[in-house]
Amino acid sequence: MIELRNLHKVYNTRGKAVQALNNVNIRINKGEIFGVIGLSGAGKSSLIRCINMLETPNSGEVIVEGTDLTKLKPKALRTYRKKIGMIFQQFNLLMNSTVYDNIAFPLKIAKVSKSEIDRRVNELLELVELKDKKDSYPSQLSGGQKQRVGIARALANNPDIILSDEATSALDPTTTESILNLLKNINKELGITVVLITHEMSVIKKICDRVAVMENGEVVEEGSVIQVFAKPKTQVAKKFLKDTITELPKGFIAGISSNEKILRLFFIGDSATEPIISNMIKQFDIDITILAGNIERIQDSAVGNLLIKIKGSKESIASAMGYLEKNKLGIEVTK
Ligand SMILES: Nc1ncnc2c1ncn2[C@@H]1O[C@H](COP(=O)(O)OP(=O)(O)OP(=O)(O)O)[C@@H](O)[C@H]1O
Repeated sequence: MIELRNLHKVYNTRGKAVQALNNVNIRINKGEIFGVIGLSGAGKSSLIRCINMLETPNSGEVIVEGTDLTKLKPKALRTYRKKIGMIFQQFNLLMNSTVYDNIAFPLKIAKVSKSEIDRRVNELLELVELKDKKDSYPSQLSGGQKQRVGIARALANNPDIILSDEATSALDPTTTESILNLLKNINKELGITVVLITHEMSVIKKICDRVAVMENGEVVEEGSVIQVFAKPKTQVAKKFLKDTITELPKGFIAGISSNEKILRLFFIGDSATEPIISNMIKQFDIDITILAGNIERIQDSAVGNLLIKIKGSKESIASAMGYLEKNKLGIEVTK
């Protein structure tokens, strides 16, 4: 488990202080894929780089499997870092070394024997499906292949954790998909915890179990991916979900009369597919107009939101809303 407690990070450049992390608290469970999303400058890189202490926080604790990394001496930290592999947006490969030597590099640093290096590199080449490229140089590879080398290198020392710093941001959608599938496989098959940062909700949606949304150095929202997708609380989360959240045209609300209400309903799981709305109309003396809506499948759940206009007496509307809540639908009254 990774636990970040009261993490603060301030950069001082030319007399100007920038607060990149402001009291960040996050728990990441062993074996999960945890995503951090935020706009540019939100503090994602600073956060992920504090997990392996590439950045030293000004205060707070970085606890990995019970050890506070901020308290370790440099030598102990170097040893500990072997448990944490990292992959990068720009791959960070050694351009003058072959694929084989790039993957072997961390093993050489760790003074692993030549025969063991050979065994491990070949095993990793197989895992990332690059056996036929072992003598190629990075310049001879596609972006996706380079990232596969990056992943193999990150796995070389058998880490417990992989940190992924925008690993798919430089890749096209199809290659992104294959790299995300590879990360998911590594997580499942090898039980490796994956922490990834991204500015793309599609990445979070595809492979993450839980997500933290960052803004101005703070975690403003955190939860299971399905929860956050189904009912985002903050404006910034809603912004990332703009393709899934349907908005009303400007000025629409002004035309609503006193016996009408606009509701946004949030669905998770089976409730998305059950005939709750039609049952509600049958049971209560109300009229419903569906204004907009969206339902999609995230991992194995149906998740959606629906904007409706509900018309009736105050009492009927209240009873209908009670019925919706009883059926586990999230409700937000749109003002
Ligand atoms: N080495 C540094 N020196 C000074 N300021 C920095 C440094 N690194 C980051 N910052 C500042 O800290 C804030 C958070 O940056 P960070 O890179 O962590 O955000 P981010 O969410 O990863 O952004 P992006 O998506 O653009 O990479 C920004 O205001 C940034 O300018």
